[in-house]
Amino acid sequence: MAVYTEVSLAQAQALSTRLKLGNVGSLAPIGSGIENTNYFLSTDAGEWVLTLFERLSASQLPFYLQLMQHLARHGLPVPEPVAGDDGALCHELAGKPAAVVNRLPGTAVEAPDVHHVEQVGATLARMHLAVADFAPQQPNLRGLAWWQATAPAVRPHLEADAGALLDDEMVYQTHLAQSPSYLQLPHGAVHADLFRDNALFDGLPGRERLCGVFDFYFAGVDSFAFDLSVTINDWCIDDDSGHLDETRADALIAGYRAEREPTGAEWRMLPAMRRAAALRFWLSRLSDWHAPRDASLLTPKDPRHFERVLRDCVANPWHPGA
Ligand SMILES: Nc1ncnc2c1ncn2[C@@H]1O[C@H](COP(=O)(O)OP(=O)(O)O)[C@@H](O)[C@H]1O
Ligand SMILES: N[C@@H](CCOP(=O)(O)O)C(=O)O
Repeated sequence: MAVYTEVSLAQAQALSTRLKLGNVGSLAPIGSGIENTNYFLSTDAGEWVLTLFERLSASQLPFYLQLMQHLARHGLPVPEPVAGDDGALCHELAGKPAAVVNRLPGTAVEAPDVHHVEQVGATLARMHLAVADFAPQQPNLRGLAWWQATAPAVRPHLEADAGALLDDEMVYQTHLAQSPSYLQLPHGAVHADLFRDNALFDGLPGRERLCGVFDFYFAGVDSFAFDLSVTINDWCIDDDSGHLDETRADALIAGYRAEREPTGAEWRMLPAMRRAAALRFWLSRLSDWHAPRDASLLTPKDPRHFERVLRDCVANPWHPGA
């Protein structure tokens, strides 16, 4: 259940009035999601999602909300935050920072096929192109510095073989981050968490269209190759084994290339970036599992999945088209 802060109809109405969205017809808690309090909000002006941020502070939010606004205004299927009279996208409700975004249609796809992942690749590429003129800067707060701070905290909880894998990968990624090839990678504001549960599809079975990408609250400036790798590592993995499904991965890459051609450095670095992406989510899941930020607010996900994915990335580096 993802309602940590109760919002009354009167509170929602006050915010709706402030944002000129008219009378509130209904306010319904959203039962999925793990980070924030979310409500579906229906007003005279339309259908919205009201989010109260439980972890992020008001100072961190403008970057995420401005990125969503930027992408939506560039024609991407991204929810656009509603601005107040002063232009601010972040508001305050029940003592928490809050945002109201338009509600997107569709449902999440748990078992994607090539038809889904091709669209995901194309949309991701369009997002990478669209941030060329996005000025705000905020680093990926789940990047190398965070891995270096987190690895020692979770290390004591690991069995010997998992501990050795973590040690080796930290050494590898630390060196990699200083390599000329890494430094050549194109960077920009990226989603950095485009998992299956953060995208919505609409339409008849077999002909669904990707109509929504949301949950930008792990976004930050990082390499496009890292973002692509995060996406491949969720959409194109066999959940039972942690192995890459190359048919889906080829389709995702084909969709991506239809919109944006990766540079030579991006092609070369993709195997290493897939390792980085697997490490990032292995570490965050380990951290949530063993050293929760706030146990009462979090439903931890299984870290062993990304340990398996990382092992597979190391043992079977995948070069698209090879
Ligand atoms: N703009 C939106 N349009 C439609 N549904 C949304 C939108 N934003 C969030 N949701 C719904 O709310 C759920 C929780 O959102 P999410 O951002 O994943 O929460 P959390 O950040 O707490 O993990 C999603 O699974 C989705 O069903
Ligand atoms: N995608 C991450 C968890 C991020 O949480 P979200 O529900 O806000 O997307 C993972 O699977 O570990």
